[in-house]
Amino acid sequence: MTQSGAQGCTLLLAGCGKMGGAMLDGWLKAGIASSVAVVEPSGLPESLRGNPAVVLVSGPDALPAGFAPDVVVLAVKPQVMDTVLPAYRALVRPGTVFLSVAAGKTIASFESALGESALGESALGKSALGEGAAIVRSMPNTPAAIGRGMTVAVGNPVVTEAQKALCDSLLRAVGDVAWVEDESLLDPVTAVSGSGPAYVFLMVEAMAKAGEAAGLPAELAMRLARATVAGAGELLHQSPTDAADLRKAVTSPNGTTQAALDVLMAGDGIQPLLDRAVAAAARRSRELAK
Ligand SMILES: NC(=O)C1=CN([C@@H]2O[C@H](COP(=O)(O)OP(=O)(O)OC[C@H]3O[C@@H](n4cnc5c(N)ncnc54)[C@H](O)[C@@H]3O)[C@@H](O)[C@H]2O)C=CC1
Ligand SMILES: O=C(O)[C@@H]1CCC=N1
Repeated sequence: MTQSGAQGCTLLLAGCGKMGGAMLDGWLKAGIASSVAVVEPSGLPESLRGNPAVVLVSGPDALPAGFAPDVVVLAVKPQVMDTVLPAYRALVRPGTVFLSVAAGKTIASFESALGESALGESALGKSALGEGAAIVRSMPNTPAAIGRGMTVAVGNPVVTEAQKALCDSLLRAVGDVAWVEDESLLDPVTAVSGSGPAYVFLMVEAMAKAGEAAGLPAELAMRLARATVAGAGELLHQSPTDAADLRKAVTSPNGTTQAALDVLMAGDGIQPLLDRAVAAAARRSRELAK
């Protein structure tokens, strides 16, 4: 895990809710970012209060003197992003990259909302400002809170190699990262890995309910479902074997697993359901762009 690019960087986090908070937790656990300002109307989460590296500010116009963020992480809901962004225009400068985690919001929408800062143009001149805001659109997921996130990212042409490396090291500090060139992939990415943890948690809930229906006490059923999904996930994580072969290794010919899989895989099995679920999420991601 390479963290050197982000070690000691200054961060401004807009929105410290479930996703922004999960990433910030991960960065603080990884010892990344020397100084973090947080804009969060609900205040800092309990876990961050009293942390000397973190300061709560009322907005991007209320940063501590001399605080020039290397990275502005945009982690508010897509529905409020357009009203939130104008206040951040003054932070557009060559040294700052904007890293969005919002579902659906396109790079073009950030370019349009952030534009170029008046301060940047007068203080640095147009050529120093470059072509506008450096923007990375990314889609992480909440396992980032324990360093096991999966993020896919794409940058606009203004993003420098150093800024890409900085964002990469931040995202890598909380899990795995894949960079893509084609921004349209972010919609299906959101549908698979961004929303995906919820599908797995739903599976745990359903397995526990099925265990109860089969006669297990509720608490034991949930404990078994939770431990089984966590253990299977860890095995997938640590093993080079692909998922289908790991499945086959559990399945004794004519055994118990075979009996269950005959039900789960009857006809086209659960594939059409997942196809529809992922397509619906990708469609919603595209709608959120509007
Ligand atoms: N929750 C998840 O699993 C994932 C969420 N995302 C994205 O992360 C973003 C945030 O989502 P969640 O954390 O789930 O929602 P959330 O509602 O938990 O967090 C959003 C936070 O933004 C704060 N906020 C509202 N107005 C603000 C303003 N003007 N300035 C600063 N903060 C403000 C809210 O108080 C709230 O704490 C969304 O754009 C979502 O698409 C991306 C990947 C996964
Ligand atoms: O449900 C959502 O819209 C967000 C984006 C991916 C996960 N949560």
